[in-house]
Amino acid sequence: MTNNKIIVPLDVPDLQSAIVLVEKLDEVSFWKVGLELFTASGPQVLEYLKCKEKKIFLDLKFHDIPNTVAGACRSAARYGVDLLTIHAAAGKDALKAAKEAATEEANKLSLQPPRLIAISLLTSISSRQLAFDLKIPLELPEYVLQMALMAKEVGLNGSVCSPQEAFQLREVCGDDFLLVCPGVRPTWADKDDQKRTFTPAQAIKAGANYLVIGRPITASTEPILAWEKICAELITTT
Ligand SMILES: O=C(O)c1cc(=O)[nH]c(=O)n1[C@@H]1O[C@H](COP(=O)(O)O)[C@@H](O)[C@H]1O
Repeated sequence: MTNNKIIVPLDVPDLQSAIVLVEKLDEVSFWKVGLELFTASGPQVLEYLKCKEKKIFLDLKFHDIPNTVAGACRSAARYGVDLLTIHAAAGKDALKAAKEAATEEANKLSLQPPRLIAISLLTSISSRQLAFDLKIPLELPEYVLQMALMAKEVGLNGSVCSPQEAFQLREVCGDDFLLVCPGVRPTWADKDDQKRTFTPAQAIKAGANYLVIGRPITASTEPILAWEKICAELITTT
């Protein structure tokens, strides 16, 4: 069963484990490479996924000064990945510099520029943590909206948000703004460290373009079955 709206993260410790998962879940067309695997394998995993004709979300969550994130985005653009992340909290100048650098480098190499999306607020953060740990004096939905609007203003392609904020962001930011939602949990799955969750069907109904779903599939004893169950739920409920 296929579903091109689900991105599965390769949150595994090495290239060999990634290969095992990709071979097992043959139906998955969009994979995410994050900090754990990229730190271990470097670009080798990207080459492997390209050979398999998979789409790639390179989730390195850049968060640094403008000059540094620009350099990182220039390097990432050379891999010809589909999606790339930066933290909105790096600020407007950093987002702008990142976008310009990624686009310029990809154009120079005649590659499609990666769609650069800003993390609004990690889905592992609750309203309480936002207020008491991060000391942000805004309601959580308002903070997420402001981060997304800042990303949109400087020309980023979209935002990573929890599905709980997707409806509001879709209304305000418009149909062209990409909404990528982790924090997605079927009713039968554990929430793990995710704080702001919706089910896959709720997330799609709220306006998400892509759902990032990891452990409910990858940590399952039957990953193929879990994948198929989620795909079937989406077909029957959306
Ligand atoms: O950028 C992300 O993909 C991301 C942002 C965010 O706010 N929350 C979040 O969980 N993620 C990623 O989405 C994936 C979620 O995995 P599971 O919680 O296993 O479904 C992980 O790879 C996280 O790194």
